[in-house]
Amino acid sequence: MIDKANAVLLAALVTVCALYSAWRRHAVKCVVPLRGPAPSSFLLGNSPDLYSGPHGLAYHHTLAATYGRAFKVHMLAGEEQIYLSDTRALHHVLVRDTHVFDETPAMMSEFYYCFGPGLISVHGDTHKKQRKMIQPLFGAAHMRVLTPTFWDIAYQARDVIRAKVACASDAGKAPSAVLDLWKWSSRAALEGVGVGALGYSFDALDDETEDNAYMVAARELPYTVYPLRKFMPICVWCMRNLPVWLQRALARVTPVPRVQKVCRIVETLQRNSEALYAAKKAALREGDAEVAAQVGAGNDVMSVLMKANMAAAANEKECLPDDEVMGQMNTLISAAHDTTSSALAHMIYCLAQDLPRQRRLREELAQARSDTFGEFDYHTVTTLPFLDACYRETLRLYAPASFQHRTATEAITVPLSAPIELSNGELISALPIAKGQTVVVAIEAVNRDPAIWGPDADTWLPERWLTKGSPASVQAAGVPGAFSHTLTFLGGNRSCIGMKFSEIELKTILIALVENFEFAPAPGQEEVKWRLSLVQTPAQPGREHLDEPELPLLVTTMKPRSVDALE
Ligand code: HEM
Repeated sequence: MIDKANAVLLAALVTVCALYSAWRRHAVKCVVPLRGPAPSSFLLGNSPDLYSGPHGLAYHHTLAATYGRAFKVHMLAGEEQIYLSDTRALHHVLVRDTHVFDETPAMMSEFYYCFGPGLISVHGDTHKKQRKMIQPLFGAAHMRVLTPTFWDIAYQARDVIRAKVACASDAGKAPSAVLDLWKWSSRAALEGVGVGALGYSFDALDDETEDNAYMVAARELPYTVYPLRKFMPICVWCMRNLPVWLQRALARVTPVPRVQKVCRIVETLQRNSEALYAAKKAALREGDAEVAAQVGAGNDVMSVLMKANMAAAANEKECLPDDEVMGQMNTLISAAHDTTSSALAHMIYCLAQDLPRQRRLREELAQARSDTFGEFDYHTVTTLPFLDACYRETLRLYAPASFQHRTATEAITVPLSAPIELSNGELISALPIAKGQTVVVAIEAVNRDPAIWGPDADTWLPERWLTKGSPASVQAAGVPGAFSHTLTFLGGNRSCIGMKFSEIELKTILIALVENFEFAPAPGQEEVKWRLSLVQTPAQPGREHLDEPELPLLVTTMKPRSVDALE
């Protein structure tokens, strides 16, 4: 065992070595003189601005508008990355040349440290094998089975909000109150992934129950870990060069409160996932009746995966080891929770800003209720046209994850859709990328490119999805994305596996809320700032520096229009 003083000394030494080594080994430069912003910090390059919570989003928008679809940005210790929104080049990065472009070592290390060997933190054959086993569980057939589960969660969200509004309203007046809709979006999203993916209830929509440690850890991880990203190369160096026991010991004694907090969160997630995994395994051994008695009635993704895995136990090629199955639990909580919270909060926020469209959506739902005489099934949830238009438009304009990274494992040249001008005035129509160079996949820049989406690309306009067929510019762009010509769920072999899951979850919750409440800006708190984090999160002006997001909105309970809206 090392004592605390020595460990701190060792941590300082390792940091210096890591920085020096990063400087020497990781300072990858662009092959050609790309244009781009000057570094804002000698040591950190542009990363303080690129990762800034309060002004990061605006900075990204300005960069894309100023430097076009391929330019360089400076990172820690002189590294140069390529910021890319050219769709032809991105097709190569995400789809065609995936044997060259891998997840960046920095992200993989972060994910591996936090979640273990789940889908998001493994690569190569392990990733292929995991994806083959897990993908079918997120397909339309299984989402049909899970639709009633999502309705339960949607109604729980409706009930808790209704109770909160009633409690805060003045007697004799219409039930109306200012509520923090981030809190309820985040809790509904957590309960969705808990019950639908893990077969576990966080009791996140039960306001009477005290928050349990598992729920708090899942909620706090994304925004606690994000500000550390600009120092990620140091962590990568440690992960590559030090044994795991020393990494853990160093992390625990690093005198940075945020690092300490991340350690505690990760330990809590791991402890609880292990207990949940053990309980599920025991239930599976007991047989179907025991599984059906659990939360989610055995329909949740993990139960189905574990059952298939146990059945395939004899065949090593078809079966995942325990640590990889367990790795999926933390991966799913994290990948699903913050992204879905951000999307749901943004959808409610957009509707609150636009009462006419909110009313139009409510009309569509009322009409559909009277046409279908009851609860909407999977087909209805996925095909209501205006609901679908609002969903697509929100995810286009406000992609929860604004950008991702890929790193070239060998030197490669990718073609560009249109020539770009280098800083020396030369034009190039193919972009050389150095071995080890990281590409910033500029999701938001593609989703908002005026050359693709038109001059109103920055406007929330659900109607753009109601016309038959996409505009010629959208078709011609060839966006290599899995969802509606956007990069919101990325594309290729590492695109989001939970795309359909999030669609059903988000739409059912939105239906239950819009049928029962009117949302409007909160008086005196009309302005909301959206910040950059692992996903976009809302804050009140002047409070952007606070970790915890907040979205105050005025919520008015509507008189029920039909028996169905009452359930
Ligand atoms: C609006 C909601 C969501 C958005 C915008 C979103 C977006 C994304 C993006 C951009 C990626 C690629 C990450 C990368 O390459 O590093 C991704 C991957 C992933 N997502 Fe989602 N996601 C959402 C919801 C969900 C849900 C609900 C689940 C599961 C229940 C999920 C599970 C995953 C997993 C497991 C991966 C890793 C896939 C792989 O590496 O093969 N996501 N997601």
